[in-house]
This record gives sequence, C-alpha cells and structure tokens, in this order.
Amino acid sequence: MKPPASPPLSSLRPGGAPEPSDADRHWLRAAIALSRRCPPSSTAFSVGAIVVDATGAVVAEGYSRRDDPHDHAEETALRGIDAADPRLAGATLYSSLEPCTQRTSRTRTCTDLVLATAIPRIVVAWREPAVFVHAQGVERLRGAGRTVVEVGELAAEAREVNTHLLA
Ligand SMILES: Nc1c(N[C@@H]2O[C@H](COP(=O)(O)O)[C@@H](O)[C@H]2O)[nH]c(=O)[nH]c1=O
Repeated sequence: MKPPASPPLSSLRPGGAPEPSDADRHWLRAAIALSRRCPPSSTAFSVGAIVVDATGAVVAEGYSRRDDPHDHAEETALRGIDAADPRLAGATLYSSLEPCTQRTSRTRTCTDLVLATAIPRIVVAWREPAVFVHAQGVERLRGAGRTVVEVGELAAEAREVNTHLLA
C-alpha cells in the first residue's frame, strides 16, 4: 500500500492571522510531539517548540531539558540560530506552552529570548498553570507588539505529557 502523501510545502506556510490556520495546527501538533521527547521531570513542564519560516520550512526546533536539565524548549530551539537571522522576521514560533516570563534556573526567560529576535508571531497550545512560577508570556509578548495565537483545541494534547505535575 502507498504511504499517505505528505502535504505540499505551500500548505504548511504558517498563517499570518490572529486566527489559527490548518498549517498552524499542523506545526503546533509537531511541537507537541517534540514535548514527548523531553527527559521526564517532577519539577518542570515538558514543552516542545518549532520555528517555521514564511515558506513553511523548519528553521529550528527543541524541547525541554534537551541539552541540559535546565533547558527550556524555546531556548533550545533559539540556541541554534542567530537572533538576527533574516528568516526570523517572517517566522512563527510554535510552542506547546506559552514562553516563560519567570525562571529560577537562568536569568533570561524564553519571552526575553523571543523578544531578542524579530519573530512576529507566536502560536501556543496552553498557558502555563501557576504550579512553579507565575507565567505571563502571552501578555508580555502581546504587550511588546507580537501576535500571539492560542489554539485551545490542542491544549489537552499539550497538557497530557504533564498530567503528573497537575493536581
Ligand atoms: N519547561 C519549560 C517551561 N516551564 C517552566 O518554567 C518554570 C521556570 O523554569 P526554571 O526556573 O528554569 O525551572 C518551570 O516551572 C518550568 O516548568 N517554560 C517554558 O517557557 N519553556 C519550557 O520548555
């Protein structure tokens, strides 16, 4: 039997709108799939992140604790690219959880790291519950003029890998 055909690259171009597109759902599901690769933790969430450029090509990806026990997903994804890379000006960052605004382990939060780039649009599945820190990534990014799209229909999928942290 023939394997299912991959969607053409043109259909994987991130949307530019405040509403999620089918391509946005595709990439956010891919970020959630990355979150399942996180080394397990009882003190931090498992998160996946992917940066996709305006043509629908993956620029970078990462997940929590990938290279070090304190790593966050967005941090690992952005570590591999120059913050001034021109592709970022038309890119969308997909993260299974909103980027953090408070950390105990490192000084630069994921929201700071995103704001140090020109990434104009961030798509998230889930806001961080106040289990470890009080996160305000969605508000901070919007306040800085970035478009933030929340895809509530994928929140349960993003939470699933983290259910052991939630009462
Ligand atoms: N893992 C993770 C986040 N999650 C949370 O940020 C909180 C503070 O981080 P830390 O002080 O470094 O432990 C911690 O509760 C962790 O679960 N946030 C993110 O933006 N991306 C990530 O990949």
